[in-house]
Amino acid sequence: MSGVSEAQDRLTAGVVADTARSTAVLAWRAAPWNLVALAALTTGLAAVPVVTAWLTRLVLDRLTGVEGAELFALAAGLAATGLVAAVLPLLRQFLGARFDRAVSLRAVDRLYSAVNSFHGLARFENPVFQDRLRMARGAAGQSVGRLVDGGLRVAGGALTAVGFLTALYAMDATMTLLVTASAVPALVAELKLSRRRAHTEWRVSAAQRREFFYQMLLSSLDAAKEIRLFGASGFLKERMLGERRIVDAETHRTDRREFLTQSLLALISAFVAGTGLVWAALAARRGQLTVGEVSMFVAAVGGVQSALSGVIRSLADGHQHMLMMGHYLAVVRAGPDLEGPPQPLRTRAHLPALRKGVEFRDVWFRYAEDHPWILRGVNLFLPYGEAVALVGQNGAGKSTLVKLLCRFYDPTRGAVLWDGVDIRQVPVPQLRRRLGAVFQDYVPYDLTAAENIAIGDVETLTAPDRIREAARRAGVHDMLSRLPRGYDTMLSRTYARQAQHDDETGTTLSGGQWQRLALARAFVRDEPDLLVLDEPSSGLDAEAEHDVHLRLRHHRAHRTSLLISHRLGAVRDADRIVVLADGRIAEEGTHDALLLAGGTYAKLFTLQASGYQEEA
Ligand SMILES: Nc1ncnc2c1ncn2[C@@H]1O[C@H](COP(=O)(O)OP(=O)(O)OP(=O)(O)O)[C@@H](O)[C@H]1O
Repeated sequence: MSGVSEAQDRLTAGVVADTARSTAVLAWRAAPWNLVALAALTTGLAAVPVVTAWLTRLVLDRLTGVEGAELFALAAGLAATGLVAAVLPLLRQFLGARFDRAVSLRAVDRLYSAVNSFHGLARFENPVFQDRLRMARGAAGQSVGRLVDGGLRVAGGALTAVGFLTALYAMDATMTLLVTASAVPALVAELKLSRRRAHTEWRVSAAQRREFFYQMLLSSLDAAKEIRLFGASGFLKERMLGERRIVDAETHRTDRREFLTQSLLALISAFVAGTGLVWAALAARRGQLTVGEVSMFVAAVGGVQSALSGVIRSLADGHQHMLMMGHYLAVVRAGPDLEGPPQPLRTRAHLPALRKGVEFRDVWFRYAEDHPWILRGVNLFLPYGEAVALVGQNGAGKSTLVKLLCRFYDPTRGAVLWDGVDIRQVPVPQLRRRLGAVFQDYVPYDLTAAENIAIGDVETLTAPDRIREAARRAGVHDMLSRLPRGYDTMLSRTYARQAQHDDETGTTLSGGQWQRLALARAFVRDEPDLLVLDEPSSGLDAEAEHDVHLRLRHHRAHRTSLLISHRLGAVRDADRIVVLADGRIAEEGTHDALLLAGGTYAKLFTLQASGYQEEA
């Protein structure tokens, strides 16, 4: 979990500089010309209020006693500034939205490239990482754009404020100081508030994630049957609302503090503006200020305050988005989650085809340091060209062994060797190219039937013959051909293809049919060196199971394979049967040899066989 779980809730100067630099680079790469245009527009917009106030002052002071032509030129200039002021914000909004889309697309691309580069499962099982990922998704969606926009607004606001303050200073230095000083507490308070907002986000994220989980459960098709039948919907809804109440209470506390602080700040601002107005009116009466200067003064006080409060808001907003970006950067910079090959072996870009076999050498494994050992010194050899079956009680660690073989995790101790080479020394995608697998918890994708099979090897998306061949081997071709749109039928009742008409919302398959589809997904791969089958027939009826095992036997013949099954009748033909118990290999041999030995396998087999006989 390197680089993923460290605290991300403090912004030091170094963190701010690093985040700002990374965001600027991302924005520049995503939309350079758009960025330049936005910067130019922001500068123009910053100048507009100062120019307007200045021209208004000149027009008012020249209403009498100057040439009509000069007054006309000034008034026309003022009108033109009004036109610019009307159009520029709209143009900025339009370009800003385009810019946001471009940077967000790039940020999302980078984020999911990083996520896709995590080869193992441990990070996905870690709740802290899940929360961080959710924040990172939010950051990619809006924080990058908002940070750039905020940065430009800060620069623009500062420009406006400096322009007005210069004009104000020319009239009265004390007022200039007072107006500037009134902005300092607001700045500090807003920054504190934004930090608190970001903390709140982070603190409630676990509850939000749980709320989301209950929401999904309550509306998911998969869970709808059980929840309705067991009458569990009220219970789940209460749980969901409970999580929502936790989030609401926390958010309310932050909102209340925000309300109190901001009300106080608004009062301070209004007080400063009011005092200034009274002073200007009295000074004009004494003849110290002209009408034009009073108007300039009023505009400057209002202009500085609104520019500085804009700057403060942008800084505060930026502070929050910086913290969000911290999560984004933590994910995209997290680096590999599995140990990589040592430097000299990095050149081993291609894992050679299996020739001798795969060996588990004294493999120990537990899912985390505070979890119990699942495997305790497993020594197992899967010889090339042989079919090995792995059996054992629920929770014995069979699927765990398979997960180590596929490198979803690395052994805590010991090694898995591919023709004698530690699989940690090989790039993970190379290893996985050589594996074919059907998992116990295979995924029914809301895609078309053809796509559901092609997921096994996405290159076959454009090779329908290979998809059909795989379906034939899995015994599902006839059924798929009979679907309303054949292989192009959406296998989903929830998501319809947009190209399809509303009345063709797709169809869904039975559990056993899905299982055959999962089998076809494994078969679509070109000749995997090692076929891993974790309970490939558990959802099938007896006849279908028999049929699937015949097909598997045919497919596995002369190939290296590892089959996990609780149906001992299905594994009896394996070249070798291995019994896993208490995290170790307890027995190993052919079906006949194990029966003769009279151990665990013999006991289990006899038990299952007698069950069938009684049924018969
Ligand atoms: N991701 C995980 N995190 C923590 N513990 C896990 C995880 N996956 C499995 N376990 C634990 O590891 C043990 C072995 O699980 P595994 O799925 O490997 O057993 P199995 O032999 O395949 O069982 P079954 O026959 O029921 O499929 C179980 O006690 C399980 O609770």
